[in-house]
Amino acid sequence: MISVTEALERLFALVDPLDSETVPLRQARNRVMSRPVAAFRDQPPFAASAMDGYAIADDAAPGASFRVIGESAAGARFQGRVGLGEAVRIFTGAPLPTGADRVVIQENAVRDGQTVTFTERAEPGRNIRPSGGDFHKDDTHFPRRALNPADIALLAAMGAGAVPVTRKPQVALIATGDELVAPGEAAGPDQIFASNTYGLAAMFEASGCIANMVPIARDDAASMNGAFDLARGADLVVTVGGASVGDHDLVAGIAAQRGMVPAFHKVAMRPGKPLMAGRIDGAPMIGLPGNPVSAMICGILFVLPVLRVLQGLPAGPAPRFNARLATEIDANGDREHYMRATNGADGIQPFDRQDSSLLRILSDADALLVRPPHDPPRGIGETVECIAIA
Ligand SMILES: Nc1nc2c(c(=O)[nH]1)N[C@H]1C(S)=C(S)[C@@H](COP(=O)(O)OP(=O)(O)OC[C@H]3O[C@@H](n4cnc5c(N)ncnc54)[C@H](O)[C@@H]3O)O[C@H]1N2
Ligand code: MOO
Repeated sequence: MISVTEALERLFALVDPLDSETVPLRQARNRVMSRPVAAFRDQPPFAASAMDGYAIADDAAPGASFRVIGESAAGARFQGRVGLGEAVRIFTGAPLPTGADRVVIQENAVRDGQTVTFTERAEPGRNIRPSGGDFHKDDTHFPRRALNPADIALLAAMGAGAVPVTRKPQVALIATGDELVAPGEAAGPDQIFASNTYGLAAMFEASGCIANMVPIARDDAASMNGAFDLARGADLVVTVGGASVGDHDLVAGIAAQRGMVPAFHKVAMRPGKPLMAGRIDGAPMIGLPGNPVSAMICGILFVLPVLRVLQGLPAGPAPRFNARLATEIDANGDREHYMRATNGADGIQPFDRQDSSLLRILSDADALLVRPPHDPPRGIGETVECIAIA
């Protein structure tokens, strides 16, 4: 059995970034930029007032009176020049008039007709946003993450009406098993509701992909081949279940008959041991184990990093953080163990029950405590590595 790190490396070797497309800015949230975008102009494009008040050209000595010669509003600048002893009424965001070098806020001004006096001095530059103070023309933006609302605001400020992004990965999801019935449908006595593909589709869509759940494949060759046929054209094929060694675990065999080039089968981890991967029908394929928690954890640890690479982001494992143990834990066995846990004020607390069928415990968890193979017993307060999963 290979390690989790080795499995991830082999997966990354199966995938290349997808091609690029241009989308309107309004559709760019959560997308990944495929190349930098340059600012169309400086921001602000002119020196601007940061406050509502008066723009002046010299010291606002308390008691000295200034003659108000005009107004500069956002979108409509004062056209003249401000000289000594003169003031221009100005508003936040308005262009600073020629000649002015400071703005006194109106709370420090006393207006009387066309005359204004000030109650506090203002040094040069006060309350002025310099031209290009946010960014300059031709400065670029190219974050290596899915675009967040702040990125969208910045791109808008730069003048980008459209954004070059990597095409959304299309993921085909194949659930396998005679026992499965879709939630909402009538279930027979020996059936269970399919959950894995629903959770995984939500996970993949949250990370910027299009998930296509093909009809559930039954545990026979014809049905599975039909599902693989429907998955053709996807950028990634993900199967769930049928990955283990039982008589009804057919995925590896059918995939092999279809000419899958295998990358690995079985990883030294818990849960998730029967994980498999390769290339099939021209696309990378990941075969997830059927136990619901195994499928979801393998989705986090393996599929999400692959989806990042497809979107043009750097290859790397799920990020980890350090936490202190809130409880004692026993020695680990020879497989890397990903334990459902909660991370609270007292530290990280794994759940007592870790069976890979228990979805409620996955839902209650906000972290995975990562136990390396052969990790010795650990005590309260020791530092351990974790992965956030909320
Ligand atoms: N003799 C052995 N038995 C098992 C081994 C082993 O090494 N030797 N590995 C165990 C481990 S670990 C796992 S994980 C499971 C994985 O098996 P499969 O990938 O073949 O999954 P299935 O047998 O099809 O299903 C397992 C379990 O999960 C339920 N399931 C499957 N698909 C879904 C779905 N889409 N939604 C909800 N639940 C699903 C299925 O009903 C089973 O209960 O094998 C162990 N066995
Ligand atoms: O992958 Mo199995 O998960 O250890 O239940």
